Amino acid sequence: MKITGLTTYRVPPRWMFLKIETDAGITGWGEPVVEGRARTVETAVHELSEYLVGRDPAHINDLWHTMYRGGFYRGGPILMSAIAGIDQALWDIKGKALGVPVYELLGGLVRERMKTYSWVGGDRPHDVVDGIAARREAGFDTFKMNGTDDLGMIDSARKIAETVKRVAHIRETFGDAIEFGLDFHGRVSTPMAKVLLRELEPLRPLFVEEPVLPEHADAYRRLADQTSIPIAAGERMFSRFDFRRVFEQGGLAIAQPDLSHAGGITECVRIAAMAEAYDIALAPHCPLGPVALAACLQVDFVAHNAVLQEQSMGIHYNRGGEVLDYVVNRADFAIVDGWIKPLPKPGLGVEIDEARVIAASRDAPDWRNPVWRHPDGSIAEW
Ligand SMILES: O=C(O)C(=O)C[C@@H](O)[C@H](O)CO
Ligand SMILES: [Mg+2]
Repeated sequence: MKITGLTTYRVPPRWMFLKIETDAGITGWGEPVVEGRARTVETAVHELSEYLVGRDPAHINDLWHTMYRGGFYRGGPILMSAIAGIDQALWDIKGKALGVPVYELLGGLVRERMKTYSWVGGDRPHDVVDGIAARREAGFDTFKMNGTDDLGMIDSARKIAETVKRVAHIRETFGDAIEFGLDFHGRVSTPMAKVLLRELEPLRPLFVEEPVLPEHADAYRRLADQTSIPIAAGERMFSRFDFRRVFEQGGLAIAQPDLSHAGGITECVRIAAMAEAYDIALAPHCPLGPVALAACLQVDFVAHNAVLQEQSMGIHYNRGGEVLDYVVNRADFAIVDGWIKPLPKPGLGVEIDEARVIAASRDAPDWRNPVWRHPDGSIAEW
């Protein structure tokens, strides 16, 4: 079998799908995208296609190393997201050619179902209690929200109190009937993270995500030494080499690689195994579309340390498009009481509605995250 072509489709809300075609008529789908930089990743995918067209798609490992090592420069969000989406599509082709889901090619199931969580609130966390109540109606009992609004490097007791009060209200309302992670989203400096973790400790969040910017990952160890709240991160780490540095310095309790940013299934399976060796749980990051989610689930069902899966149904970013808008097999993605079953179909297990994708790509968005500024006019972390 030979790869004959790669086609990219940028679609609402902010995703990109990749179709890899072969001379055997088997097509594989991937989701290479960095949110807000879809066009950049699109260019990278088509540059990398020079290594792929004419090659046998079954040679995933050699193609992965050729894409990663062949161009001298490596790593980072753009190249690793391009490789990720291509890798997903290659695994999709291999599974379809052999008539089995990818998890069978990776040694088979380690669990019968996977726990998922639902986002509530928005960029600036608000109405989180109403959001939780609404999503509990859908059967979820585990949630994630932004932990803070924008925050200064050294901010006021009042701003800290706002966060603590919001989280306390959640616990007062729902008690221990629910769990929730707080995503600090890199908005919080190390000094403020120390203050917030101390104040939030009694409210027992399930985890705090990106407590500081990934550039300050060396602080995770110090922060973990002062709190029992599990620290989670990984959406802005792009290879096993990025994760190794963080694993070795300590402090991380939950690794959150993104299957569309960290080199795809081939790389994230390696990251999962590395994490397990450090007694670190796996909770793949996935605020994206159905192909990314399917790729996450293929890893979740073969990784012993997978504990929680993000999915973007109802997330505040999904304006103009939802996770299941582009799939034919919606029922396979059924989430019952927060749990999802393995995707049984060959390959990634997602059947893409190509006509819908093509139609949606004609009005391709150019989503950008907002640029926030502090009251003094300086740039604030979004
Ligand atoms: O889902 C998460 O945990 C996020 O932090 C969302 C963030 O990754 C946005 O997708 C960036 O545009
Ligand atoms: Mg996050």
